[in-house]
Amino acid sequence: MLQTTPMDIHGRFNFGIANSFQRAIINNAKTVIVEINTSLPTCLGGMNESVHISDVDYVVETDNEPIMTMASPMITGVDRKVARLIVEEIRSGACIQLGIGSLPNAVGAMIAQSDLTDLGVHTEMLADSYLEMFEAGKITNHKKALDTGKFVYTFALGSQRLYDFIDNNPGCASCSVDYTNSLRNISANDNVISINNAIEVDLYGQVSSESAGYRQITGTGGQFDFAYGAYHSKGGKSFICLSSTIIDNTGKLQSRIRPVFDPGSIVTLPRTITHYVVTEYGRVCLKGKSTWERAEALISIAHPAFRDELIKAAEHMKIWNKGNSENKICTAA
Ligand SMILES: CC(=O)SCCNC(=O)CCNC(=O)[C@H](O)C(C)(C)COP(=O)(O)OP(=O)(O)OC[C@H]1O[C@@H](n2cnc3c(N)ncnc32)[C@H](O)[C@@H]1OP(=O)(O)O
Repeated sequence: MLQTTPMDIHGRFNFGIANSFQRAIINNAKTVIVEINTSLPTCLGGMNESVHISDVDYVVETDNEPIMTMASPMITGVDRKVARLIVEEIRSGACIQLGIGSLPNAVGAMIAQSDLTDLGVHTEMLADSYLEMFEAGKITNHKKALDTGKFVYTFALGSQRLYDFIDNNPGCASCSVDYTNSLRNISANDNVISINNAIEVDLYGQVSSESAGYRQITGTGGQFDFAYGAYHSKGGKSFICLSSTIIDNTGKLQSRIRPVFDPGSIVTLPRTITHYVVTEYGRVCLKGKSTWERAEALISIAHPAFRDELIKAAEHMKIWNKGNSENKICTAA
């Protein structure tokens, strides 16, 4: 059973803000029921953004509840420091993907106030920060090689203002997730910039973004797809961002850059595709670095209170050698 807009004059029901895997569900369902909601925007395609009445078994009319909105996450001072380090690396004409969380949002707000121009959008989630960048004149989508002139997304989550923007907007293309998240499509655009949050990063450069030990926090989402896609894009860069520390549930300060993950922590990005990692203490590029160079780079952006113990751990792990030097660890914040 799927929520859709009322049927249009061509006999099609539009999926509104969530295209994602609706077509795949229909292809596999024994019975297809559409629940009409007149509050849904009509999100033009794209690809697979609607179902024809010939594929529908039942139509249900309901009270047309307002659709779910999500307030933009609060941007902190740490978010701003991290965002500044990322925005410095973006060039005009880049194609942007922002992940979920407050840090990617801070990047959007900073881009809106930057000198960048002619940016493009190919993303999984469309959020209010894209609207902010568009209204500031930063997004034209003209430099994209694929879907030139269009915002490409698979679902939108944000304010009613965002939903009004995408409603019947031919400049926006709603596509199923197998299109937006395909490696080939992401990397078809040059200069892809992918910005996503993480829970923790280990000294090998592996990124964990889904669980903390056995505590499941979230899902994989499009993080792997976009980080890998950016890696394959000519001029592309992927950024994993996180605050250097977190206060745990006992009130203790913990480093989010750790020697190794706790058992149960899920590796979202293998070290082979982790490109840039950014905290409020700096930005490091891990691409092409050796194991001990990665450890050194990551320790250089850890919170200063944890650097000594991270160096000791790296020595124990045999990824700290004569080439590494405490003197090279700089404090950027
Ligand atoms: C929809 C899409 O897929 S867009 C494409 C990208 N997709 C992804 O990146 C998917 C995976 N990523 C995510 O879901 C998010 O980016 C996250 C969860 C990693 C970060 O999002 P944020 O909103 O910044 O998370 P936040 O800092 O509030 O942390 C979320 C929870 O994890 C906990 N947490 C974060 N880091 C740690 C840590 N190192 N140890 C223990 N717990 C932690 C926080 O305490 C918080 O717990 P709470 O929900 O009980 O308050």
